[in-house]
Amino acid sequence: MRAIVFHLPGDEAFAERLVRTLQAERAGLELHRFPDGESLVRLDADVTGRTVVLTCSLARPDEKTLPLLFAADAARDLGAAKVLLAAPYLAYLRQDRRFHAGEAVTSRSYAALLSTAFDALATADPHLHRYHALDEIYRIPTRVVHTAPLIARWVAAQVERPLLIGPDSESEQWVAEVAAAAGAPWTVLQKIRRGDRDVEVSLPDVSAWQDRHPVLVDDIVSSARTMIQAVASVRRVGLPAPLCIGVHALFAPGAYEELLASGPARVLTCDTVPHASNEISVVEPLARALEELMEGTTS
Ligand SMILES: O=P(O)(O)OC[C@H]1O[C@@H](O)[C@H](O)[C@@H]1O
Repeated sequence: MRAIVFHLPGDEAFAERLVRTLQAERAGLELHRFPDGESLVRLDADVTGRTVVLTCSLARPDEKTLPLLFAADAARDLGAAKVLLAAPYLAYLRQDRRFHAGEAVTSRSYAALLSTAFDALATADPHLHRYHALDEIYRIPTRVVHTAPLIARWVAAQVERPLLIGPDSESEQWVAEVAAAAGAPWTVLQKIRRGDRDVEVSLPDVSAWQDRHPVLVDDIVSSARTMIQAVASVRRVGLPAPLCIGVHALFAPGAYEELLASGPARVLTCDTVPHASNEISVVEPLARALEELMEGTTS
């Protein structure tokens, strides 16, 4: 029997493409907010004995997570055989340790919450910094889509003589992989973060690459401070205006406009978070990841 896909508000376009790729059935999930702020969730299809896929990009997770958990619980309660989560962007991975006394390690708490509600999870490039794999915190089967080959294909087709640049040492894992797949050189900037929106970066010697087109690659663009500083630092050493590629277009209010105003040649992202800059799609590999999970989790 075909899987049945529900999505949260805002994820219509992604859900539509996912349904087509999976050849699944699409059904409506009604979400109503009561005047007191509570949510009513209603699944608009018979899920008895079916594999249910809930798709939700988890940017702005605090407003989405409770309705998502309610929907998963309702599906189970209504007799779904399995309930899978397709979260092209997975939230709460950056707080991967207690940076200051008394802080919650929200990556762990969030993983525990989702692990109780879903049978399996598929996502794209989770922000794994101090963790090496999702199964260090998730207790359900997970599949991860790597966007590096998709980005590399785009860069190889669209940019002549690219030089891949990561804005900080954390980004090395993506940049090195994209560069290897695109057959291009790469380097990373040194970054010092003093606060949420206070970031300083500096570029190592790039004199050997003055004839190349710089392409900045990072996983998350949130306040865009990191990207903006990286654009400035690339321009300072006399390289042409860089192309900025982010995987997850989180973009805090005003951040996209500020990044565009900082003088990049272009800004583009993957479609893991719906945004005007989406250009590279993860739908195909995410659908394949879900199929693997369905084979592994359905009886
Ligand atoms: O500078 P903003 O856009 O706020 O944050 C994004 C950066 O913060 C890091 O965790 C990400 O990997 C990225 O480098």
